[in-house]
Amino acid sequence: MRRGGLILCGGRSRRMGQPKAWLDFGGEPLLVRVARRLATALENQGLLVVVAAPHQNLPDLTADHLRLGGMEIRLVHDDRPDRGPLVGLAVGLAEAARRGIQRVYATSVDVPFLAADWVRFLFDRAEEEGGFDVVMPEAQGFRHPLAAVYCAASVAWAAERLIAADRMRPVFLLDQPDLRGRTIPEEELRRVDPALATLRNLNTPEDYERALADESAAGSVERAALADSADRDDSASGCETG
Ligand SMILES: Nc1nc2c(ncn2[C@@H]2O[C@H](COP(=O)(O)OP(=O)(O)OP(=O)(O)O)[C@@H](O)[C@H]2O)c(=O)[nH]1
Repeated sequence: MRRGGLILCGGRSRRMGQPKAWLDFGGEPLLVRVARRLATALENQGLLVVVAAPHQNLPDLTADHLRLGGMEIRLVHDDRPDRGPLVGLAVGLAEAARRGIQRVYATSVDVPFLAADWVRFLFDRAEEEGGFDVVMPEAQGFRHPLAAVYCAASVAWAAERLIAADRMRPVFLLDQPDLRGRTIPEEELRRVDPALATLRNLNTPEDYERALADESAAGSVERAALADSADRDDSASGCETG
């Protein structure tokens, strides 16, 4: 089965006050970080579709530049601007289906802690029991359509139908009679992503600052652990030679 990834990065970033795709995170734009993490979950194979607003200026996303191995990256644009993420999903899923991708993990661009295990877990759940069209996490009292796995062809159609009916909430995809949908409960999600870090999205400058601080604290802990284990290695070799 061919798997793909879909990153939505249109939208207005009104609360953030600057385009989220370009936010610097660990020395690279947030879109690049999220693309890299999603590509890791897909083992750098298949297709990554980025759906932008018309004329949106984005960081360089060529696969060579990102060193994403055999992964293909396609940039497409909303054909109905400013109508929200359901349009981005419809356009991106249709593109994936045209390119022979069966299922897609769809994410927003503002999730710096997206976990590869979460993505793989949802694909696995989608492939159970004859296959599901929609696999959507349900956690912290909400359903999360922008952290979910979709069957590209069937859900692209259903999204168009919802748009035509002016039912613009992606969560409605779960209730379509011709789609096989399932939600994944929080306790199962926490087994692969204990803090639900994948769901941590950045909407405001405060969210961004807190995320940067947490990333930097996590980096310090990691560096301290590495230094500690290097010290222990030194002392161990000291014993051996003594
Ligand atoms: N392609 C596309 N993506 C969208 C659209 N609207 C929102 N998104 C993306 O969907 C995700 C969630 O968007 P929101 O945080 O709800 O909206 P936003 O426009 O980013 O921010 P606000 O203006 O503050 O609401 C983000 O990754 C957005 O980039 C859209 O019309 N088209």
